[in-house]
Amino acid sequence: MSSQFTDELTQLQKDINTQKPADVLQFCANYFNNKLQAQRSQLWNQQGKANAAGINLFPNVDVSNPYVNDRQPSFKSPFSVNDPHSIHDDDPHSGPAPADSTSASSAGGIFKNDFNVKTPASSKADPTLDPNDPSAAAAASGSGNGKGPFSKLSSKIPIAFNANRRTSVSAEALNPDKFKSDSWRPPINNLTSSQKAALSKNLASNFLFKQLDDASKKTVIEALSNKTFSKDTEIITQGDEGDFFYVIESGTVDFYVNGAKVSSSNEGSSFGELALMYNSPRAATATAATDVTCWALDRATFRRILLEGTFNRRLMYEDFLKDVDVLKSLSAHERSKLADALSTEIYHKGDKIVTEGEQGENFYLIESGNCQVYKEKEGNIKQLTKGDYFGEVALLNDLPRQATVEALDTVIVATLGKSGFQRLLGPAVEVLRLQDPTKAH
Ligand SMILES: Nc1ncnc2c1ncn2[C@@H]1O[C@@H]2COP(=O)(O)O[C@H]2[C@H]1O
Ligand SMILES: Nc1ncnc2c1ncn2[C@@H]1O[C@@H]2COP(=O)(O)O[C@H]2[C@H]1O
Repeated sequence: MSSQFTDELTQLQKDINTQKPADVLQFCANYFNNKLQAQRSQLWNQQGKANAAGINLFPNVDVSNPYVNDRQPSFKSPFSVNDPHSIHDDDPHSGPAPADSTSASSAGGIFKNDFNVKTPASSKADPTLDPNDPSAAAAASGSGNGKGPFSKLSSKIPIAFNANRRTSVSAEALNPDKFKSDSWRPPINNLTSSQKAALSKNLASNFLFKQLDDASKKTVIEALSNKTFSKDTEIITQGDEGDFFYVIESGTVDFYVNGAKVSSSNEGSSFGELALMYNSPRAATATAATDVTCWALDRATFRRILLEGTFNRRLMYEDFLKDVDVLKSLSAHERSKLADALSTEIYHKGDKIVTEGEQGENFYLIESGNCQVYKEKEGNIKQLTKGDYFGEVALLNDLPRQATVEALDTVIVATLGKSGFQRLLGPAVEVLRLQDPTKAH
């Protein structure tokens, strides 16, 4: 038996033991499907590089500019011959199949579409399904939408897989105490004082650094090393193990998931945190879109310094956000972005958190406590509690606050400003609109 095969099974066994999925078969399908995606995506990226040198690794496929065309070749079914070079030659130029297509009769079978699944942000999410729950995808397969039993199932697989890996390791991430007794010392890179001053400024607004105390900031800055990447270099490859976390000093980095471009980042932004936080494979490929200079932080320093502060907060929010019904349509990645933008506010009994007629600046999620919603003319309307939200009506419709929300006891809310509301709630905005309490349903 090949060692790769036994390694895969051992890893799968471990993941099943820690995550105890409700639907084991679905979990296994997700597991192997994701592995395969990462491997195929890597091959496709290699082709991108080979292409620059005039070499075509897949002669049956037009690979002139894979990223601009936003497409990958469709490979044969992961459950038929597992040969990375066995590209579909039935229709190599067709690009991604529609997410709800059910071309199960072709060689790609029911999983063919999964290699073309876009990021959750761009797919229209089904708010009735929890993307973190593999069993939700399985349940959907029986929903009988007239397009065949696997249409929803196949579009959910990659989302579910990532989310599950991440929850499995958060227990480790949440336990920085175990780091404290060992002999680890952070690296010191002897930066000049002007470099340190520039870095301090560059990092000031970065979500990871801004909450560190001065001593931790100093340790991180000393540990950073400067790396330069010329245009088109792959800085991170999807599916690889995480080694460094990066902060961009100059230039632009593009991100690709399964070969499709999903976003770009510029100076002051950071990337490469997910694999280090969650001990998971790299979730995206990061490529230098211009010449790029980055500050790189090694994995050990990243985990030891940063997991003790900001990340606990992030993980705390993520745990809470997972249980908020209206956010169920967000992917794990969207939820972590949202978590980074939230801040906590505490109110006491009798405090008016928002006041009818005033201008609205924030959206609120109740972390704990109870609130009363009332209107001057109508009196009490309803009570809200943990996991409920309010303050969306003014932001969605550009109106003054339509009601007053008052704390009935000590209330802790996570707040999101107007710009974050528009930028980070993604598919949840549609759910908020549908549930607008001021509109008749
Ligand atoms: N849509 C995306 N999905 C996953 N990762 C992304 C995305 N956009 C940017 N990234 C970044 O790309 C990085 C790839 O490595 P990591 O998974 O460690 O961390 C990832 C994120 O920092
Ligand atoms: N029937 C209702 N009418 C108006 N606002 C309501 C009602 N029920 C709940 N609310 C919440 O109260 C909030 C007051 O501020 P917003 O108008 O921004 O958003 C409102 C809703 O989130």
